Amino acid sequence: MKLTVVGAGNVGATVAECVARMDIVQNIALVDINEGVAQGKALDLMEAAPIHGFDTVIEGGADYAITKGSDVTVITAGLPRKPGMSRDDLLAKNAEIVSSVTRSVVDQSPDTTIIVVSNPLDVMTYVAYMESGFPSQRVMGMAGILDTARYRAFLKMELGVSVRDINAMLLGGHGDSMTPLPRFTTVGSQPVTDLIDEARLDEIITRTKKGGGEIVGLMGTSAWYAPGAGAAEMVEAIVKDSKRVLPCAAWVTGQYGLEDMFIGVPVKLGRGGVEEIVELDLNDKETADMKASGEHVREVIGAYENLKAQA
Ligand SMILES: NC(=O)c1ccc[n+]([C@@H]2O[C@H](COP(=O)([O-])OP(=O)(O)OC[C@H]3O[C@@H](n4cnc5c(N)ncnc54)[C@H](O)[C@@H]3O)[C@@H](O)[C@H]2O)c1
Ligand SMILES: O=C(O)C[C@H](O)C(=O)O
Repeated sequence: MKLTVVGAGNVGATVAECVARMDIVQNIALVDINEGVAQGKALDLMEAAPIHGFDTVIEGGADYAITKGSDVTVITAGLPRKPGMSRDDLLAKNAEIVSSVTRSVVDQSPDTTIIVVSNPLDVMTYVAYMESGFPSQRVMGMAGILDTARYRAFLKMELGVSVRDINAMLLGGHGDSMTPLPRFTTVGSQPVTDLIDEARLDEIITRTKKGGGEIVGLMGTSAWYAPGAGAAEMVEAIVKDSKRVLPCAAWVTGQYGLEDMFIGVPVKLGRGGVEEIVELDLNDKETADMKASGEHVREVIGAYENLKAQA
């Protein structure tokens, strides 16, 4: 199996490192317009292999020829936001970048499965889908795993239990309109709502929704360890055909009352990509939150379509 990671910046290099350390693919191609950075990070990773004990071969460069025949491709190319910006402020520049890299990826690897990470996530996944002409099962976005991981990390900090025993699900777009689901959150099989009172749980959910911005405020740029690990978890599920059920941005065709967009939903991930969208039985409040999130994604798709029409 072969993985391509486009964008050798903070997130891209972390995805490559996480997947290399899993030792689940024979080759990783790391591509960036900055050729030296791609080559240097690939070489640095190869030099880490004897310490970590992986046999994956990592090659870096700017020429898409090195990506030929990839089974899975992670797109992280694009600008990260700075303090004071929203993810949607990245739309114009990142849409240009994601469109062009998608075309280059598809030229070399017509059978690849694409995982988009670039922001604004749900709409960049839409851009990659439109540019690739791929079936929707082979295009998806990474955000729900990150948002759920943040929620689980904050619950661990609150309750002092292992993250391994915290199960959670979160739906919706990757932004302040995301929809964490306390009703579907358990800690060692106990409902979280029995362990944390409503007011405190609301604070944890608000922190989760603003989790990306919290890191941007601290560092002046956005997160990479948890996002990189999130994308690597999706690569692993596809490469191993493990049928994990994970929250990912997937193309909806009426599920949750939404259609013709990518938005965060639970999906079964395997060698076929998004093999199934899992439909949870939401209550009225959860359904309304999901609808509002879908409306926001639709607005940003509209802004993208306007930009395209003006170009
Ligand atoms: N989905 C998520 O949950 C999530 C999480 C974190 C970051 N992100 C997004 O991921 C993107 C990357 O973030 P980062 O922190 O790695 O940024 P970064 O600046 O560290 O890396 C981006 C890389 O993209 C490269 N690049 C730019 N244009 C390119 C092109 N046309 N072809 C190939 N490479 C190109 C740059 O040279 C740079 O190395 C941002 O858009 C960020 O908002 C998304
Ligand atoms: O917050 C950002 O801009 C990056 C990413 O979407 C995140 O949630 O960390």
